[in-house]
Amino acid sequence: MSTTRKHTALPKAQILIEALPWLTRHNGKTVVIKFGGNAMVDEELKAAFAQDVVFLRHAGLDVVVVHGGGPQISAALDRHGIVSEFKAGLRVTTEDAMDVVRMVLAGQVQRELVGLLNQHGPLAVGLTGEDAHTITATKHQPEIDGERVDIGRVGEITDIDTGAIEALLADGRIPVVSSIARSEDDGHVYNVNADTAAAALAAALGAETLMVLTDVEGLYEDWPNSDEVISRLTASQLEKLLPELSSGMVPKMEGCLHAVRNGVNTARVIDGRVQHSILLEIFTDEGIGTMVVPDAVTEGDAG
Ligand SMILES: Nc1ncnc2c1ncn2[C@@H]1O[C@H](COP(=O)(O)OP(=O)(O)O)[C@@H](O)[C@H]1O
Ligand SMILES: CC(=O)N[C@@H](CCC(=O)OP(=O)(O)O)C(=O)O
Repeated sequence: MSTTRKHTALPKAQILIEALPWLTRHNGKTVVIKFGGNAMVDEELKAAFAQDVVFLRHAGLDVVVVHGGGPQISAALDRHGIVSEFKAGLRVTTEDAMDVVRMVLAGQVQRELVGLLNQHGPLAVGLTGEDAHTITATKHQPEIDGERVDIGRVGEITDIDTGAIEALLADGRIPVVSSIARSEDDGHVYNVNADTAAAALAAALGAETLMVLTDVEGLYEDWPNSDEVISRLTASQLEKLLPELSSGMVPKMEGCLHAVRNGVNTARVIDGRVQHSILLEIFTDEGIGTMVVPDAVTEGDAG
């Protein structure tokens, strides 16, 4: 009986031991994980996301979660009868809309993720960029067709203070950050795209990895005509591609470029609809999605 039991358990031991080189490589490193609103499609996926994050924490990584909530904000604005539109990939955010954005991100989405993570122990602490000056911004005025456009209370990040996040990490916690910034100019707050916030935090923290979970397999080479995913590209290759990208991919890939140009070893866009995509990406050979690496890195250095 006991011999059979040992035998049947062997594949499990093999799976665990397969992760050893990755555990060694990532131990003590910081990973920033951005969980996009579009990837939060069902309860099971959200619970699996929380399990993966807690697993990484227990595997010795410092994990910071930055979350989005675009679809959830749009639904709440609808309910409040506030019309919203996107310009240059960013939500035009009036003062009234800003109240709703803050309520949904900090009061709803962040609370839900913190709750899911804390089912596994006293780990997650939620904050927004307002807390302890974590994210400071000034008014962002994107250029559209050569002209500066006013899109309301949308912020451009001017400063990151990693103090609060680092203190939480040192205390063994998992910071869960909502992409709202304090204003450098007035007493109000700004709406910041969550990909941009995650990338800025990853760079400021000197993270090893930025991982962006979304609702597609990665960066498609010729979207929407084909579903061929670009599995790996350098910062320079990505820079050339940027002008051709559209909609939600723009802040994501700009964020990945910013991260790898500012000390982050790899920035990855992966499919958040795949259960346990984070573990697949970090601990196995079967890396999924798109990986961006700095220019100097040659094949085999990152991963
Ligand atoms: N080249 C591309 N490859 C993949 N997706 C793309 C591309 N260009 C645009 N997209 C769009 O970007 C979307 C992801 O961005 P977004 O909707 O902002 O997601 P999230 O809520 O995860 O931030 C995809 O669902 C797809 O519609
Ligand atoms: C300025 C701006 O566009 N902010 C975003 C913030 C949330 C976000 O980025 O959510 P996803 O990651 O789910 O897209 C918004 O209002 O939708």
